[in-house]
Amino acid sequence: MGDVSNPGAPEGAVVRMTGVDVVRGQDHLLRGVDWSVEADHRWVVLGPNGAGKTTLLQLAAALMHPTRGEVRLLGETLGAVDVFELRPRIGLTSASLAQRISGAERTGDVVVSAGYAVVGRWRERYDVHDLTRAGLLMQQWGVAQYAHRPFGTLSEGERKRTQIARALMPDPELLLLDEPGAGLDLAGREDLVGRLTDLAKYHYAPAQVLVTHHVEEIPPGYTHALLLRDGEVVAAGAADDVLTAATLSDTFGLPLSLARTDGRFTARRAT
Ligand SMILES: Nc1ncnc2c1ncn2[C@@H]1O[C@H](COP(=O)(O)OP(=O)(O)OP(=O)(O)O)[C@@H](O)[C@H]1O
Repeated sequence: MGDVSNPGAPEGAVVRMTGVDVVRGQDHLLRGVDWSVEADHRWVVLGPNGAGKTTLLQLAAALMHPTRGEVRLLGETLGAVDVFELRPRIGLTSASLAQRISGAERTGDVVVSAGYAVVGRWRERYDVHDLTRAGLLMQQWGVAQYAHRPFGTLSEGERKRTQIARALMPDPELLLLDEPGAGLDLAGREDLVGRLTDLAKYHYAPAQVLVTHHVEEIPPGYTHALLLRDGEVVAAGAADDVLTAATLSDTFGLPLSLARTDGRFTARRAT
């Protein structure tokens, strides 16, 4: 059933993982993962280093296949679909993608070239619609003034916002953000959380999945949370149910206290 509260939402889950294992050698990177993301969901995925968060996102981005189990993305089953047709429907930001962007690339070209699934604009021509959309996205993400600057001259926060504008360029049905707050100073983090909060509220925005280590980076309005530890799901479901001191302590392996003010979380070691 489509969500009646979101008439733009497609029928069915955007992501559906059933009994998913990812195994490399003797190591289980993910084990027995069941997860379902609907079009109007905004998920945060939390877990310590090495928990399997990036692996989970790589499956959701159609960049990896499961060893066992089933992954359905946008109504298609991985293994039975041409991933090159699926990937343009999914926006992804990650440190490894950012490393592939040349520092010499014009920031405006970094954004507009996403519509053509390339990094950089060489050999490509763009139509007025694409250039207009890229300009609007760059305004929304506060990087329009850097359109002519080389990407490598931007600050970390400006680069992060440029990557999100790029990920949104093809109007994806699913937006995956792998640690967008990493490396940002306090002002940069707060700016990013504010913009992600606005995006989360936007009725026609894609389904969103945000990976982070820090509860402070969860935008208010995120609806669901998945906690991972050692490749296994500790808890998954409505954010209000899942984000508790007990589940976070279990996930991170130390006693934590959790506070929530105006929709924002803070966590610290319990005394
Ligand atoms: N090809 C591989 N072969 C064996 N182990 C791997 C491989 N790729 C990743 N791993 C391991 O899988 C585990 C999960 O990695 P992953 O990057 O998904 O974790 P993560 O939760 O994103 O970690 P971080 O928070 O540090 O980014 C890690 O222990 C990593 O070393």
